[in-house]
Amino acid sequence: MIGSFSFACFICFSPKQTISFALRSTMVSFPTSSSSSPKLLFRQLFEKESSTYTYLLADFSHPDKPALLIDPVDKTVDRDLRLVKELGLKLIYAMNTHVHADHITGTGLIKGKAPGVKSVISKASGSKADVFVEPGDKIFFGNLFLEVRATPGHTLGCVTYVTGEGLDQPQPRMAFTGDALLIRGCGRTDFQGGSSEQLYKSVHSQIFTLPKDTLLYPAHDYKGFAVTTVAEEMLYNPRLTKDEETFKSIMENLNLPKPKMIDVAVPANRVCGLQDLECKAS
Ligand SMILES: N[C@@H](CCC(=O)N[C@@H](CSS)C(=O)NCC(=O)O)C(=O)O
Repeated sequence: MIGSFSFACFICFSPKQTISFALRSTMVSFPTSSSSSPKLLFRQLFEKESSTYTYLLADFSHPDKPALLIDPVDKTVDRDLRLVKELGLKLIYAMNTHVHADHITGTGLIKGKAPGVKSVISKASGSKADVFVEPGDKIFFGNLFLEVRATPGHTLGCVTYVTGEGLDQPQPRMAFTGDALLIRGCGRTDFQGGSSEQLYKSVHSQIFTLPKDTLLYPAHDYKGFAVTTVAEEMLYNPRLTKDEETFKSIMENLNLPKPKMIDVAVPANRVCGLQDLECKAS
């Protein structure tokens, strides 16, 4: 099991000549000359009890340093907000990829501790939030943006957030896949409106069609991995490389125990993690 940690990078991108180096398993490009192009600040953060990854992204070259958190966990909200403060960022969104069944989201707590932050979830999730996103929507933070792609199957309302396309956006692209695609795996499809058929189709049409070098960041990892790519998963994912019928049979025979917190987490996460309080708009 990995302990709580974060690792980080700045990703600069511009049409100018770039140099590359390896950061763990991630290739990151830096321009060789200074530039006023948007600069992505990126942190991958870990919550060890549920093996959940939270992601912090910010436009560090914008005067306000606007930032967002993807899939924050209630237990690590104070750590995450401390980091946001230390880095001088202005947190504007606390987003979920879906209604989690194994932990309580930190979005409600964040709204209480950092007024002005807006919670975000897909409209299809049927949950409360300040902002409801749909496939094709763009979520701007400064001059950077995330695109919303529908990746149902683990739950009906699962979405993947993908960094924008274009020379003024991070290269390679990055996709935050929630529980749709895990590294060498995928989310289970046996509860919360899950469907192996939907998962297979949505991953193949919405994730595997991204450029092959797109970096894939899941909401969980149970084996010590941090990041993968479209190319890697299309070659080595032991479930999603199979034909659809074999995939369905694999998913029907996973026989995983129910997540320990499911009965508490799902109702709480439908109201931003605050089961007894309204998730009020700011
Ligand atoms: N043991 C954990 C739950 C583990 C689990 O079911 N993980 C989910 C994602 S969180 S709902 C999953 O989809 N796993 C797929 C797999 O192949 O492991 C707990 O009790 O919380």
